[in-house]
Amino acid sequence: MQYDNMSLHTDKYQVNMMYAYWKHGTENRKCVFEAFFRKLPFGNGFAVFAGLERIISYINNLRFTEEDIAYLAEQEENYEPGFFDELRKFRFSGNLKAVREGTLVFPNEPLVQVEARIFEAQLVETAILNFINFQTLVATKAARIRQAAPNDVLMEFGTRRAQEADAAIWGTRAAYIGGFDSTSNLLAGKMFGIPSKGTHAHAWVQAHGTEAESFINYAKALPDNVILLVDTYDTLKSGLPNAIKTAKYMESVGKRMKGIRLDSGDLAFLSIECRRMLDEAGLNYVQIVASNDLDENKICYLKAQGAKIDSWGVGTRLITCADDPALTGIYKLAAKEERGVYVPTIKISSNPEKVTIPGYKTVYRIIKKDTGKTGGDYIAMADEDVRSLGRIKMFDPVHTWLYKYVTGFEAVELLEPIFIDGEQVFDPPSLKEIKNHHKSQLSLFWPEYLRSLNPEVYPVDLSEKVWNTRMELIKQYTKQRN
Ligand SMILES: Nc1ncnc2c1ncn2[C@@H]1O[C@H](COP(=O)(O)OP(=O)(O)OP(=O)(O)O)[C@@H](O)[C@H]1O
Ligand SMILES: O=P(O)(O)OC[C@H]1O[C@H](OP(=O)(O)OP(=O)(O)O)[C@H](O)[C@@H]1O
Ligand SMILES: O=C(O)c1cccnc1
Repeated sequence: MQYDNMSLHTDKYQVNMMYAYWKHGTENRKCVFEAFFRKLPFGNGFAVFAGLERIISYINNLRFTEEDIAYLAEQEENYEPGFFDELRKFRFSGNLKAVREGTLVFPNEPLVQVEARIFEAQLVETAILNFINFQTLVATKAARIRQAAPNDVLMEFGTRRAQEADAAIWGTRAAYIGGFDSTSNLLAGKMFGIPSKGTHAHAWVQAHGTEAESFINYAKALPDNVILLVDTYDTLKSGLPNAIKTAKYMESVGKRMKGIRLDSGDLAFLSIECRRMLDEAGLNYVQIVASNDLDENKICYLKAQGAKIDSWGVGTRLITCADDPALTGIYKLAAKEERGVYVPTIKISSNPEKVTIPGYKTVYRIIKKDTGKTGGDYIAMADEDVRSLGRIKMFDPVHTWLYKYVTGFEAVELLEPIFIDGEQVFDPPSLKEIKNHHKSQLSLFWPEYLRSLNPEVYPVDLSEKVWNTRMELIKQYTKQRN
């Protein structure tokens, strides 16, 4: 849902820190935070960024009401009245950059960057991560399912199994971005302009004296949209013969039945048999829809068995991302203002992969002009002028001896300004445009990075300046420690 006021949709520790900054008079210190993830979900080679639309609405509506303030006063006796006056004045006044929704994104690159007073930048962490982690995860899952069925119809059926209403609504939007064609959820359809599609439930058949009667009644009621669920009693002996009779009746009144739906049993065997029987009855235009706990693996496997399925209804395993249910995106302090300039900050970890990439950065997609394909992503400091360089050195940040020089490229900056000084400057594209943007992104990548199983690791490299800054800070902190 869209809530007007989500200012308390944050972890209490954020407000504790805001209070402590205010108490020490450091709340106006500027800083740069970046949201990114370290590990791709589902063993996929890429993720599909989603969640920006909700971030925009959240930031635009950030206000502390008197009710919110009264609640905070109840929750923490240390908070002083002066802090509440500060919250009454609270507006997001910083800069926010983000990657466009639908863009293919990779580990360690900044997806959302907040440059603001620490007081503001700290508050928004939780909600930003909440939105992008879930929506990016579902969009990525949807892209995997789309890859398994590139030319078929994909219908999102997940609402009843989703982790409550928000997940159903925003998850559906993400699924649409990642490649689904429609949703069964009418509210999501209405809110976002996603085509809404549906068949009927077993209850419709059970509620009638006979299956045949239920099919005819349905066909009479919705003659232009008849997809009959044929597995309530016996798919091949009862459901399909009754569906064929219904289709013949419809032909006699000048209509065409759209399809049948299979929801249990061996979907490969049943779809092949149903296709044969439908074709023999002269009903080759009747399509076959399948559902029942499907995901990209089952769809691939069914196709390998020669299943004759035109359209896939996918619910539970898409909306809950059942095989990898959380993207563990994080939000880290990259730089802080000291005497009017930004100095890079680092988070050291005993696990080398978890050492953050310090500095006020940006990220470019390096597209080779000769092939039109991307050669990798390049994380540089925000003040590096990568576009005007004729040649860049791209090296693997883990295996630094692996490097290449790239020439003849276009450097496309992935982070775009969304808010400047608290004002929204980004005109959000329509959902259709986002979906098309996602499709055009796919064509930028060599197939080895896109395959669902054991993809090649896409290079996300650091500029020498970023690399040197990181090494310098690691040295500094290890010296301090010893
Ligand atoms: N040919 C097939 N190959 C692999 N998996 C299949 C095939 N056909 C169906 N499945 C999957 O097998 C699982 C079991 O389906 P089945 O309908 O037998 O059990 P069920 O879901 O318990 O049935 P019901 O819906 O009647 O309770 C489902 O996840 C379905 O997607
Ligand atoms: O299997 P999923 O991918 O989660 O897709 C959604 C499921 O929801 C419905 O089943 P349900 O048993 O809830 O209702 P029904 O009587 O309409 O089949 C539908 O028939 C699908 O099987
Ligand atoms: O329209 C359908 O067939 C449908 C919708 C939601 C869940 N399962 C099936």
